[in-house]
Amino acid sequence: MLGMKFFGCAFSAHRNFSTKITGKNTKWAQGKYKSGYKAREGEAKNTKTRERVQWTDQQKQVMSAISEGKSVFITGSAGTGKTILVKHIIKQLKKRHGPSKVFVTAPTGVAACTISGQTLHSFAGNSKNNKAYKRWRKAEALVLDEISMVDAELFESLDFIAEPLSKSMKFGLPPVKPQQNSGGKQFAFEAECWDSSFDLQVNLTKVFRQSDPQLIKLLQGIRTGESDPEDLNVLEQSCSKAKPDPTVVQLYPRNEDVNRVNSSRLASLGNELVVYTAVDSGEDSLKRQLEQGIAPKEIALCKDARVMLVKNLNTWRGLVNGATGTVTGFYESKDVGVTRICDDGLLPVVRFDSGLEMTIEPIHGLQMREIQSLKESSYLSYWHGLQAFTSVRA
Ligand SMILES: Nc1ncnc2c1ncn2[C@@H]1O[C@H](COP(=O)(O)OP(=O)(O)OP(=O)(O)O)[C@@H](O)[C@H]1O
Repeated sequence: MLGMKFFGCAFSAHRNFSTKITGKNTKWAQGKYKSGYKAREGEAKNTKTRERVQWTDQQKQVMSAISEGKSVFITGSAGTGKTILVKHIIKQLKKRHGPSKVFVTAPTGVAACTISGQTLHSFAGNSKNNKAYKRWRKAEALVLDEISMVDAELFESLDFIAEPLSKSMKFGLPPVKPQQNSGGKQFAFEAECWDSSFDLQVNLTKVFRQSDPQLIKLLQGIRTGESDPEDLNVLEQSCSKAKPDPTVVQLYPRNEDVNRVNSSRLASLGNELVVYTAVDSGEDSLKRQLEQGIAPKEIALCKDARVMLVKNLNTWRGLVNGATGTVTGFYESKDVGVTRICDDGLLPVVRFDSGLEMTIEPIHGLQMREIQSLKESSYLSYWHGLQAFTSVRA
């Protein structure tokens, strides 16, 4: 980003790549990483497994650049270790600067949740707002994940904001609108300031997740939009010819399609619908995040509807995010609070595929949508209409 270097590092995938970005201001970074960090470069803890990871030379190169205060863009195909590297770097950055000076962002709420961050707009501000200005001033490092979802115009705005950062400066970000291009440019990678924004761009090449070379080649071809017809043929041959099991989850790329399929399947059940409407409370910024999250504002359920939990309720009992089940009926709740989310005062009873049957109560928890205990999933579609449970917030 021109002179600003506000973006410390950037992990990314591009168009067909996915992106992650993490940043550090060169000016601020210089000299700050000299001790401690480098000594641990070659051997870092995998936060998930608590096992030691032997970083590749490329991963070490990224860590080293970050430690020198460089802005870095990281990309790479599936399973090349982008996420684990980003998480490690975030940890190191927070250790170095303190958690309040490292901002971890992603263009959408769902993507932000994945990295325990915030949306890019909630960090950068979408209006002329003093709080956003203070965040920019305070930031020592900015991590932007899934940069492929950021368009050229937005990227250029970020560059514009970050570059001068003068005290009197006013700024506001445009909304994320991938269809609106900056001079016909669609992706951040096409922004004029792209190359000058990063001191280092790394394409991680060692794939850890898959070992079958043909599968790796196939996945990489799909990612870059340059699939080898022979690979696609293999994929085609691998498709099952059997009639699809209607209870199997179906994936759709757009919410629009999911909603269409869900509605038609729900209608085909012919049972009376019970509607739940979310009640959100709390800070406005958090409420705005809810609008972008996976929990819908409204959900309709009926007996026999297939549903899915979208939040861990009780891991010990297998009630985890993704657990599926079927609505077997509704329980008339004595809790008057339930009428806030459902006029009929009914709570759904669900038999999970594990056999466990239970009433789903509204859940209260920070940053979650008060529900409505159930909600429609954004990307999954099920037999009989896909509904998913969601959690709730007080
Ligand atoms: N240097 C390494 N040594 C051993 N395992 C590694 C290393 N780097 C990453 N891995 C492992 O490879 C797997 C894939 O890593 P990761 O999820 O970070 O990839 P990714 O590039 O983010 O994938 P995707 O783009 O699909 O999200 C993980 O199990 C991770 O622990």
